[in-house]
Amino acid sequence: MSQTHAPARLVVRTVAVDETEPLIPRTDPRHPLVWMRRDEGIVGLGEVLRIESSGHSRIEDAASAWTSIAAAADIDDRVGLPGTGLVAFGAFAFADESEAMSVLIVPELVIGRRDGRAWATRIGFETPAEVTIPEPAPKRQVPRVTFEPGTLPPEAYESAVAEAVRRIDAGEFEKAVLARQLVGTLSDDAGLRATINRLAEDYPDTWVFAVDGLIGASPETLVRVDHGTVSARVLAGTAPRGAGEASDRDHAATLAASEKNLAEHALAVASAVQRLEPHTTRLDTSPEPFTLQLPNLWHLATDLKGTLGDGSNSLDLVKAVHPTAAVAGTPRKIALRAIAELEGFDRGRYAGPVGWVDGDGDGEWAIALRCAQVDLDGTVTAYAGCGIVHDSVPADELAETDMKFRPIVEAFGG
Ligand SMILES: C=C(O[C@@H]1C=C(C(=O)O)C=C[C@H]1O)C(=O)O
Repeated sequence: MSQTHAPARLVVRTVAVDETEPLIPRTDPRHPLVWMRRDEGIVGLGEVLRIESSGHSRIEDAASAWTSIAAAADIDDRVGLPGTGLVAFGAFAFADESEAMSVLIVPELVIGRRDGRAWATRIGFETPAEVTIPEPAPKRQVPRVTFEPGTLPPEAYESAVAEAVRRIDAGEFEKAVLARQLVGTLSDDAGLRATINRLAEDYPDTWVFAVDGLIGASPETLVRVDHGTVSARVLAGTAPRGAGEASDRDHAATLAASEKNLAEHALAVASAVQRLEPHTTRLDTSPEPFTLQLPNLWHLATDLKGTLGDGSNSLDLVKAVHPTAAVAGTPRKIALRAIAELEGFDRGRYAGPVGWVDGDGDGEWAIALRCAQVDLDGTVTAYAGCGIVHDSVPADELAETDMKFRPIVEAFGG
């Protein structure tokens, strides 16, 4: 693990301001830091501190570095809402073996809005000067990125799904999530703001995020911690939207009654409950999976809500639950081995935790889905995957990845 600065004492000042709307057009077009849902959230500008970690202990290492930085910080927070005070944006690699760095980034300026209130937070090594909130940039067209299949092209993806089904039928494991990539190039002059804006406009009910080039709109809450309470939303089981109202309702009803999807969903819920329960004094799950409507598809969803009993912070819980069966499989270890073997590429931060943590350890983390990693050389790698169980049909799973690619591909003009 490395840090660009010694963990000196950060000085943090949050003040209420009149207005921060619109947030996304005020971010840095090349290095945007964004966490938004339904027009609320935070964006970060500049970078005061970066904590990098990798390997098996990447989440604990980041958590312990963060705890010492937060403990030493001088924080004056006049607003006191989730996302005020000291904040780091974070993105973690999916796999222990990944080449991708995991990061926590502390911006120089955070601006946000929530519950009708707006604020600005200055973070530095000295008492900060007055805050100046950048003006919103004029709206631009989304860039035009042409995507091509990556390492696992469509036919190879179908073969990988068929092989996973064979292994499931041979009793090796119950479920594994297999993903594929699309790769494109972003031109030099194109920034990322229009893409993020498009995601936020088209998918307002998802977590729209941008952290260190990882851009996306995830419907799946990995874990949220707020003053001793914990919540999560487990998704697994997917169906297309119908063309008309009646057919759309039919698709949702079929999904809610589908044994294949219910079985896949139950595995994901069981893994989340099993991992969170030891940290809670109480943990409730919504009684039946409900159908969650998104513009591109239907998901089966279960919400979890609980009370923390052991003082865990959001990063401790991220560590406890990642990777869930919604993005890895069951049993976890065997599924992870099958994924590495059958996908044959590094997932990077796709399907990893993405979100933010504050000075008390509270925070909001999603699973990085419906996303792409934009590298400094302009390479854009998008990812989408599906849970494979014993009755999965390769062509259907391939079609499902196309539905899941839609948000990010369209946001890049593809
Ligand atoms: C793996 C992805 O999505 C996950 C897999 C799902 C499924 O197989 O039904 C549903 C939601 C997500 O938990 C993805 O979007 O890439």
